[in-house]
Amino acid sequence: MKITVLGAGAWGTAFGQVLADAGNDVTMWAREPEIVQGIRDQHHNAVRLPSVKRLPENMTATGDRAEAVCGARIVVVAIAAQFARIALEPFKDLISENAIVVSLMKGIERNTGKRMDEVVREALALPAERFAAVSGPNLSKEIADRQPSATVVACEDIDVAHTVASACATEYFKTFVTTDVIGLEMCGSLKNVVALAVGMARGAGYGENTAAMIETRGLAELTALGEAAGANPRTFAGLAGVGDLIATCGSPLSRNYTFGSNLGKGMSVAEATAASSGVAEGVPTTDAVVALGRKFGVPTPLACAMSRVLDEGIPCAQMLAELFSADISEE
Ligand SMILES: NC(=O)C1=CN([C@@H]2O[C@H](COP(=O)(O)OP(=O)(O)OC[C@H]3O[C@@H](n4cnc5c(N)ncnc54)[C@H](OP(=O)(O)O)[C@@H]3O)[C@@H](O)[C@H]2O)C=CC1
Ligand SMILES: O=C(CO)COP(=O)(O)O
Repeated sequence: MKITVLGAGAWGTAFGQVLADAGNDVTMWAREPEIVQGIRDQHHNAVRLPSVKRLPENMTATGDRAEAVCGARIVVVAIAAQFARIALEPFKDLISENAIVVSLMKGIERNTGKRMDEVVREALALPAERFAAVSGPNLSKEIADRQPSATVVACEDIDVAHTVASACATEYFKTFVTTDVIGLEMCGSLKNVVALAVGMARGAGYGENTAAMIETRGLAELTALGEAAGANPRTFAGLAGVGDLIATCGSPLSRNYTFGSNLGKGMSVAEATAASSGVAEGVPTTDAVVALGRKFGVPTPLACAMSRVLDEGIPCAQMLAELFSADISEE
């Protein structure tokens, strides 16, 4: 089937290759003519995914919105989360009314506190049964190398989740399904804040114990916030939760981890932003998580501490100290 991917960033392009490997005809939409021309004519995305020397033959690209989505049964959105709403609005009347829209994005919209399922559905006036989210331990470069990996597809309609999961299943890319859209969205977005903190601790020179402490407390924080938002707590123990936390917090391939690591080594936020190879979604999402915590009455010490790092420049030792209150409490 024809599947269109909006956004030819690192993950959009790697996921496009997964879809092509699964036998679909894939059209990438990108705004830069250089990227469009590279994918269409040379089967290469030199800007965002240079490690793949030749993308599959059944993968092409266009910069024309109407041409991109015409006839697409599935439209995948892989745009930096803070720009998803504005980028999607021009597609509202172009996407077929039977098409399923799938989000790969992991972030919370900063000025509204909305998850990407909410943003995408609002921007495209989409009913719940036509929206799916894909999230898991999916570092794009490893999947572009076709290393064995797995992900989770969430849709309120489990049959639609199965349709999407079948469309992107390959020998190296295993897919699972769930109806817990909120849980999947919260896992993917909030683990980026944890990865910033772990990266910062690593960059500052701390070892395994410190990393494990931040990851475990971070998991407790994102599970509590997710549950308050309506998620199934079991989702947080799965691939999209603890699985993604392990991958993202343990790899320099993660932009969030690397951003944090650069802060830990002494870079300013502006310097770490300039050094980043792609969007570090945890940066704008951190304040949104703090606001969600306030809204739901859930303590978010990790997000609050990272917010002070990003907004006030507090050092790593202070960030770590702020994870815990002075009192001893039950775990
Ligand atoms: N990389 C990874 O390993 C994974 C990433 N994700 C998530 O997927 C999403 C995309 O990530 P990824 O592809 O890696 O990010 P990149 O930083 O590589 O690319 C970001 C994409 O967003 C596009 N974009 C930014 N602003 C706009 C705009 N105003 N209008 C249209 N397009 C815009 C960029 O286009 P342009 O090139 O023109 O700037 C680019 O295609 C993120 O939410 C990320 O968290 C999820 C799983 C894995
Ligand atoms: O979400 C990811 C892996 O699952 C990618 O993480 P980064 O966005 O930090 O690179």
